[in-house]
Amino acid sequence: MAYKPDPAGLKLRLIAAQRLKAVLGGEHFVPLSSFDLPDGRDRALANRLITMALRRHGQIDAMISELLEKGLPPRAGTFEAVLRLSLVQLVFMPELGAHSALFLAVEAIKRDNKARHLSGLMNAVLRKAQSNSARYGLMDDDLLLPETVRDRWTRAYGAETVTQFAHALVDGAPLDLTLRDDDPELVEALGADHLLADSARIESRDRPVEALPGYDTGRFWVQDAASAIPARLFGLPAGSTILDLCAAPGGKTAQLLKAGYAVTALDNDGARLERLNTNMARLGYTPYVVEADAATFAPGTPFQGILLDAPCSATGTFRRHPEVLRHRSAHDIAGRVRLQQALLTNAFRCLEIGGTLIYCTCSLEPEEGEAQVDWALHALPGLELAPIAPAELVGLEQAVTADGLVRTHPGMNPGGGKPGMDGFFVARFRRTR
Ligand SMILES: C[S@@+](CC[C@H](N)C(=O)[O-])C[C@H]1O[C@@H](n2cnc3c(N)ncnc32)[C@H](O)[C@@H]1O
Repeated sequence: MAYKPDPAGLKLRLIAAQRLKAVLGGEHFVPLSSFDLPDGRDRALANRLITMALRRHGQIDAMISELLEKGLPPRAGTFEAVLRLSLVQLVFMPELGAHSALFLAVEAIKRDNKARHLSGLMNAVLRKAQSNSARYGLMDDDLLLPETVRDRWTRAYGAETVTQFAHALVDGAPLDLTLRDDDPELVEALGADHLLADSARIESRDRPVEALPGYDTGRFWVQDAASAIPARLFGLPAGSTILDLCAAPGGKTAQLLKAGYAVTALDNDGARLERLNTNMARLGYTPYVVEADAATFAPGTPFQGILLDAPCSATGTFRRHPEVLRHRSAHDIAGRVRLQQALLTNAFRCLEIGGTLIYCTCSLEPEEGEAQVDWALHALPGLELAPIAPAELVGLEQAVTADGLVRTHPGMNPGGGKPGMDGFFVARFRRTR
């Protein structure tokens, strides 16, 4: 029998479906790399399809419940992932062509032992979706955020701001960088805009980060404008000793080293510390690196400053990781809250009297931010708030609260440009005794 090559575009769809299936099953979304799909254009398209399917998940749920009266078939391999990718293409990426969405979906299903008996169903469902695609394209933005998340954030931020979050989910995130040096020529070569302090933003790019000018020579690192705020707030003299608890992969470590501090970078994850070491080598920085548990680490000499970028729900990163919206339960958040309290307690122990502690999380949950400040002020006598002044955050004064805390969210516009930054919380404390 003559060899029949796979139809063009099928391989990328099969790989995209496997990756989306893993994310639907609870894994963190890691974009496909050149190992997964060597062709750059295929890879870009596959990653776009997966991200769009994750961003539009709530709207696709509504389509699926209308299209499949009996719901999704159970134990059906990649059926759900292929269906979601195809619906997103049909409804939201019409430029790719409806025919290819239908044809490739059916071909992909035929190649999956667990789903091939459903190829007829896939065909029928997508044909029905095609005839409704104009209506589906106008689906309510309220469907974008899961109801529990929308309610929770409406209580914390108000309905208008939460609508901005929904738009930010669809728009995604630009690429923010922190610059190693004051380097206007590099900013221009990158096609970037200056944001706040030493942050710059690339709105759209045509190549991977590693291929951008200045990457190889360590002239910048990738860091969201919000994530770059906490490390700038120490205000200690150069040479001060700073313990960066929970340091990997090192975005904030690099900032602290840039500011001239003597930095100890600690993390309990060896693989992530490897990444930190690689990143620091590229940038030409040399922190003292420790693999240890931040809840029990006991230094010989207390530090003058401590940065606790605590593990959290990471719901503030939903523009780049839309899956966090569905993966984080109230139970998970409660677990992170307890861990953050254990880490805050030990951070206090590791801090010298008169020293500065900065606590931050990339979370939009008040339990992991504002409520932890209340907890720390009660549970750790000798810790007091060192309020952050709006003048310390030029270009983003709106993020400083009346209590001197910093709360950023995706509806804010750093430097007065287009809105969009991660949700972050920052508090600064001083140890008085
Ligand atoms: C939010 S990330 C840190 C990001 C980092 N500060 C940066 O700016 O690149 C949280 C880190 O906490 C680490 N971590 C979690 N639990 C820890 C623990 N008990 N002790 C030390 N590190 C921990 C994780 O391995 C992860 O690298």
